[in-house]
Amino acid sequence: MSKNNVEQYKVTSEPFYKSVEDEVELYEAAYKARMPMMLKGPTGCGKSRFVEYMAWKLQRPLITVACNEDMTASDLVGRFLLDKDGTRWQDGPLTTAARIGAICYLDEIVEARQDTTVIIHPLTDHRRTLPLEKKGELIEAHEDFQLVISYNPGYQSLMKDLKQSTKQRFGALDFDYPLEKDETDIVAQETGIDVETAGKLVQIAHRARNLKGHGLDEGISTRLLVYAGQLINKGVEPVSACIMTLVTPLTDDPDMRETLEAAVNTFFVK
Ligand SMILES: Nc1ncnc2c1ncn2[C@@H]1O[C@H](COP(=O)(O)OP(=O)(O)OP(=O)(O)O)[C@@H](O)[C@H]1O
Repeated sequence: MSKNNVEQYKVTSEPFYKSVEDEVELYEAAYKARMPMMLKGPTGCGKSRFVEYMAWKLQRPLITVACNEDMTASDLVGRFLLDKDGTRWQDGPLTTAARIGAICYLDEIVEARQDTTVIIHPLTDHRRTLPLEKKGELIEAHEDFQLVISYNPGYQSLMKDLKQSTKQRFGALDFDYPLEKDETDIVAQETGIDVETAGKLVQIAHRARNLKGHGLDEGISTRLLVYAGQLINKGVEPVSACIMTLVTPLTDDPDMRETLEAAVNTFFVK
């Protein structure tokens, strides 16, 4: 594997990550044991940013795969391609990660079909191997390889959940939206708006998060607060910025929109 191939997956500059508890130390210990990790928490609460930060801190390349229901095992492992010289094998992202000793982050693994999910099993126990069945090759994972998956417990139904035999191959860390002060600092830092305005955005999010399960499937994520802050920083009038990022993406229900708009109007006036 060429050096360049490894270099292209390195996180070159320190990502901004504000730790909320002792997750950095716990993850470091898990990495030392090469323990597969599951990050649980709602969308947009900082899981991907955390993995990027840890990859940077541990100086490991990072390969991220956004999983979806159409994804097949070949999308992860690799496939034969046809070109003018005949057939040629191309490694998938999981295979590349296992070969080069990267951290492989499978985002929203639960979206993938179960026949796709099971291919990670031999990589996540003492075997640390990956069979490339179509190619007839068995890869032994590089000693620095680690598998990380994310999982949003809110979305799961009986039809879509990880099997216990998959879940019980991972250590897990719970993530949630950061505490008010931390989230305010994150929004201010990420967007360049002042702390007072960032604080108002966070207050709006708190009101919306109370509506989860009472008409809203998910609360307003930290990611959406960052979007709102970015627009405000670009000079967009705050009420319009909030409607565009904190209300419209979340729901189509007119009553719920009105409730959210009322929350926005409590903190910002047009
Ligand atoms: N602790 C944190 N430190 C710094 N930034 C954060 C933190 N938590 C959230 N953010 C901000 O929130 C944004 C969304 O976080 P991220 O992309 O990590 O979400 P996620 O939990 O991985 O979501 P998904 O499950 O949808 O992929 C980040 O781009 C970053 O701006």
